[in-house]
Amino acid sequence: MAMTLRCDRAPAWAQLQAAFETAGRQFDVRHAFVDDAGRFERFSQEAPHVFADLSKNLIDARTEELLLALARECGLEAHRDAMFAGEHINNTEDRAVLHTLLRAPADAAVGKKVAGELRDVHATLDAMLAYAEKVRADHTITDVVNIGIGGSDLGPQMAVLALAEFAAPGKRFHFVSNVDGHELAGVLRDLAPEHTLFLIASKTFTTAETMANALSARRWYEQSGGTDIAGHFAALTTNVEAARQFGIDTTFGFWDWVGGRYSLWSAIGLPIALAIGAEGFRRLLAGAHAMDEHFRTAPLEQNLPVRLGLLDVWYRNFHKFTSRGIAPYHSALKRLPAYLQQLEMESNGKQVDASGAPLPAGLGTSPVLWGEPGTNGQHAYFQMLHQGTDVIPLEFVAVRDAAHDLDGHHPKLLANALAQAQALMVGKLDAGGHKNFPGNRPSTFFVFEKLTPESLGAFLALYEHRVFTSGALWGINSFDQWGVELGKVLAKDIEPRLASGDIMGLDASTAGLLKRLGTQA
Ligand SMILES: O=P(O)(O)OC[C@H]1O[C@](O)(CO)[C@@H](O)[C@@H]1O
Repeated sequence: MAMTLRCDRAPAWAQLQAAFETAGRQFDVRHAFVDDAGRFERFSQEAPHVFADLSKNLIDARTEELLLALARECGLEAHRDAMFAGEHINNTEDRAVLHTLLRAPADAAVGKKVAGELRDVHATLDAMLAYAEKVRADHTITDVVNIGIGGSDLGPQMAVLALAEFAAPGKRFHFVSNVDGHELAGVLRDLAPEHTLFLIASKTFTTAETMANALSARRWYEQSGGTDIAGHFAALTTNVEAARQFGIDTTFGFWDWVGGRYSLWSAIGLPIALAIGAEGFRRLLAGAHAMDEHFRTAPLEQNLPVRLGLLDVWYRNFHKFTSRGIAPYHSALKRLPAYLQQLEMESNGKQVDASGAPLPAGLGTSPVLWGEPGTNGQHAYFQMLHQGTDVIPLEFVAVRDAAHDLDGHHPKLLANALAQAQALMVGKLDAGGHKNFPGNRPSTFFVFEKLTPESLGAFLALYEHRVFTSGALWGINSFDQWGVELGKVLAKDIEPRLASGDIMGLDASTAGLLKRLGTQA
């Protein structure tokens, strides 16, 4: 199996370090634009359904050349090809990583090793989409409740909201993820069992939050007079047997080679298909597939996910930036930052390499990803982005054509996006003291012509491959998530103590808090 050479061991790493010391640290993007009339063209990139302007970033042609050399030395291309070929690059779980197969056309020329999987993908997709159309035509179902968490919630939730313009009227979508009963109770309050379809979405069908919510939903359904579990519950899972034991016969399966945070393209995407229909869902897949092909075949110099992933390495490991903001200038993309947060931070928030050896001090991995739609962020935290002491690269996502006809709004929105990126870069140094802006603050600007299933699909695949690229250079396994386990185990231990008051063996802080929160308090 092709694993990468950790990037700090590759020859180009030392050259990048030297380049950072001589030019990188002091780099001023304003001067770079003066020196290079072709900078915008050089640092912008057309990719399927997405245009990206990288020219306001703290990078020059020499640095990008070295980063590309680094990628080649580390074996990025072989690692990418190993993923597409179905090799077990998720080595700690001994699994292939084949979410790209979920969006490959039925007649795609995939390797022999995964041809059988591609047939299964399309058989399941066809069945799921047929079911989606049946439910869409059933006007007695007015409410769809997706019960799932993490990747079984964030993707469908984000995409249903993003593509609301493409949804047929007549159905409301609810997403319940938190074990906090306020969330489920708040949704159930307005529902009638005969008009509700529950989707229990869980790759493993063991996740504590989802199981607690699913049990409560079933109890509510029965107590409210519902008698047709088969007609009102469906499961989206790799664990069909557990769903059966729960009493659900309508199941749409997927496979262990689909990571939770990469699963919206699988049966987990059923809420999306219910909202935008079979054709809309296929358009989403087609957009992602177009980006997959770009990632798989474009030369690294013109490969947008690769260029972004390399910039991420440059920022994280040389500039030592610890965070990145994302500002979608489209309110339908409200949940995009939360979705990307799981994608990037669960994938690349690692401190050991793929062999389990600790990464050396200074080789930082995933930054903190966060964000809110513009223009709201401008009136909240942008102050810190413009004048704070830390430099935080920001990513703008703007859509040329609005999906509404309210006069004057869209130009105002786009003008704000452009102005903020401009202000971050150019700054203002002549006003004195509190009114000065240092400028030279980096940003990337993404443009879609329109927010469509294709452009959303392409953008999400772009991000997946960008995360793949930085993870591959760091030599980590981007496809496991052991870091979520310890808290789950400890919660199981603590739960009964809340009732019993038993603090034996607990640290003093946890014991003190348990006394306050427990029913014995
Ligand atoms: O779909 P499942 O198995 O319920 O898991 C939900 C989420 O929980 C995690 O395993 C983290 O605990 C995520 O990776 C996953 O998306």
